Amino acid sequence: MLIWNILNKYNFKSKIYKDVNLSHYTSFKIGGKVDLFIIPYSWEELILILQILKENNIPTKVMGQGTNILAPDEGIKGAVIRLNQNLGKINFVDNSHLEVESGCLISKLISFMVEKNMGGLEFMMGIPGTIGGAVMGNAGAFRKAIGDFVEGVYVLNEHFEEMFLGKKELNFNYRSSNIPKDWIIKKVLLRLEEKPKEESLKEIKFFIKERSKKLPKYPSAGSVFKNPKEGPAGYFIDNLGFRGFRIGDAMVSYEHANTIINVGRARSKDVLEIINIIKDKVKEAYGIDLEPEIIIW
Ligand SMILES: NC(=O)C1=CN([C@@H]2O[C@H](COP(=O)(O)OP(=O)(O)OC[C@H]3O[C@@H](n4cnc5c(N)ncnc54)[C@H](OP(=O)(O)O)[C@@H]3O)[C@@H](O)[C@H]2O)C=CC1
Ligand SMILES: C=C(O[C@H]1[C@H](O)[C@@H](CO)O[C@H](OP(=O)(O)OP(=O)(O)OC[C@H]2O[C@@H](n3ccc(=O)[nH]c3=O)[C@H](O)[C@@H]2O)[C@@H]1NC(C)=O)C(=O)O
Repeated sequence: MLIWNILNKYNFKSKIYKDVNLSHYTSFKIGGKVDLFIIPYSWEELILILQILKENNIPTKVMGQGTNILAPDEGIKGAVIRLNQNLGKINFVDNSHLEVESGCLISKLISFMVEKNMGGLEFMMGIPGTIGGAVMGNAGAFRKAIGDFVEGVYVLNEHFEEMFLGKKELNFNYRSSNIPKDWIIKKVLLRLEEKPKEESLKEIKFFIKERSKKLPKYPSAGSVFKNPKEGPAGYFIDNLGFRGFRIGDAMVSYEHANTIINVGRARSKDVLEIINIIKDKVKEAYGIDLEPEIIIW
């Protein structure tokens, strides 16, 4: 592979692997091989790697913790870049502001916030994934969303130049942001509140308890569909008797009808088939067009 030789000439500290099974890096445990799997060591190296990939016409995708992705069984041509804790530093700005690099896990961010006697993100405790993935899709729970706390976002645009998007340029809606899909979130400026540690810990305990009631015991990617304006997707899917509906090793969870689980060696094809059947049946019964919340690669 020519590109492999080219990248290796640079002696990057970033990890560059060949033919990696995406099933090892997605919470669904689904996905075939990608030609190149890259874990950047620093932003400087990431930008250089992105430039090299672009010059060589290598299609490139970005992921965080892989908790919201359905990757294809046949794999992906090109490169997947995984942003992890190497690019996940947290910078304390003042008593109510934190600057967080996109590879930071939500759990780590919440621990840091609590230690600094700050609060606001308690509702996100237990949500897997990175802050980058969360901001891109305006992740949320319990009627709150991360976008409510974002003061600004530092991004790399399509030319890999750094830009700052302030509150006025940002637009967060239910499970969506207006950050272009081909941009990379580098860093997020969050506005939090001053809050005693004990108060945050009490709230966190509550949210963990609530979440655990519906947590599937098998690999999944959380909610499969966005909630339509008519009500929770899970309610409509459940009403049609889909709990336990199975194709291959993909199955609608008994715990929550808007979650599909991998009970063994499920394929992306099986999950997509269930998604399409549910979409058709919900449309037929209720006239509602369900839209996937998971990102289908
Ligand atoms: N509420 C819940 O219980 C759950 C919520 N989620 C949410 O989904 C989020 C997924 O996070 P994570 O697992 O890290 O993400 P993923 O690795 O699942 O990536 C999902 C998509 O986010 C985009 N993305 C991720 N990181 C970046 C970045 N730094 N810059 C630009 N785009 C990025 C990519 O979109 P593209 O391919 O379009 O470029 C990617 O395909 C979590 O933060 C979580 O909040 C997930 C599961 C359950
Ligand atoms: C899991 C995710 O996020 C979740 C988040 O954890 C929870 C907690 O607040 O709220 C959303 O789920 P949700 O709307 O299904 O919330 P739930 O409280 O579980 O369900 C809402 C209602 O749907 C009904 N319901 C749900 C599931 C089911 O099988 N049957 C059913 O009838 C119940 O009446 C329930 O009261 C997010 N999902 C979306 C698509 O917005 C995710 O994004 O991956």
